[in-house]
Amino acid sequence: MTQPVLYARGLNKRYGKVTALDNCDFDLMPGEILAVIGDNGAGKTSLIKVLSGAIQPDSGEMFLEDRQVSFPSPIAARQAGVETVYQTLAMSPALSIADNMFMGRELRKPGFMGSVLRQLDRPAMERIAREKLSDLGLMTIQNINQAVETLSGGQRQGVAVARAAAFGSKVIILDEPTAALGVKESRRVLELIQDVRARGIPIILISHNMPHVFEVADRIHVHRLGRRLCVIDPKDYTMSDAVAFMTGAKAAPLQVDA
Ligand SMILES: Nc1ncnc2c1ncn2[C@@H]1O[C@H](COP(=O)(O)OP(=O)(O)OP(=O)(O)O)[C@@H](O)[C@H]1O
Repeated sequence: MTQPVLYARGLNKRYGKVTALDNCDFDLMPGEILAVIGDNGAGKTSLIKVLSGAIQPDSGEMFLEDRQVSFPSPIAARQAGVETVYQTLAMSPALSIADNMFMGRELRKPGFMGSVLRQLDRPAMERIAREKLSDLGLMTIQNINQAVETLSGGQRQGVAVARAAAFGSKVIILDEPTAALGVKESRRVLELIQDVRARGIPIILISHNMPHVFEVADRIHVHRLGRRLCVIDPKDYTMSDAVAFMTGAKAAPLQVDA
């Protein structure tokens, strides 16, 4: 049987009296786009924050490629291969595309000094950034030295996703990637997400946009009251079914493993 790439069992997280995660399980299978949906306050953000090392669970276990892991920080998660693209994108607008793609992973020229003092290897960073963008069909962006602030919202999202996909990631988490975009730009980003899946990188997609979720997701994790209520195949259910499960208006299908 195929093993999940990333999975968690019994995650709990409380903020004072509020229970954000309540014995929550999670499974991401190889090469899939798994959407996580749920009503406001259901605990989706808390779940991805735990998976990406932004917060620590009070209890529960997490496994990456079958090895138990705990991520004390987002950097630790990233080093282990779990990349997160937040809605805010965490980019430096005044810096170039190439600089943003290599932020925290700068290449330096060989030399005797400590690595931070060595000169940046700009030609190598620019060449690799160009290759990575072009790999994902993003070469409508003409100039790799263009400041990120000059890009459209969709192009910025593209650079952020390409950056996440470029450096040996095992899992990419996308937090509302189309929320701030127009119709055309959303379309391009949805195509990009599918391109990333085609490269074998599984994606966790958090989105309130049901048409987008139903268009690209292979499976949908329905989250309610801090836990996984069920996992559905979008081919077997309608968007109204999913919303009804999410809100509790309709009983979710009974599942042994969800
Ligand atoms: N830092 C915090 N301090 C206190 N309570 C919090 C904190 N973060 C989240 N919560 C609470 O935990 C619960 C789950 O929140 P979370 O943001 O994970 O849900 P969500 O499904 O992502 O919601 P939304 O769709 O509105 O973003 C909510 O009741 C929220 O108010």
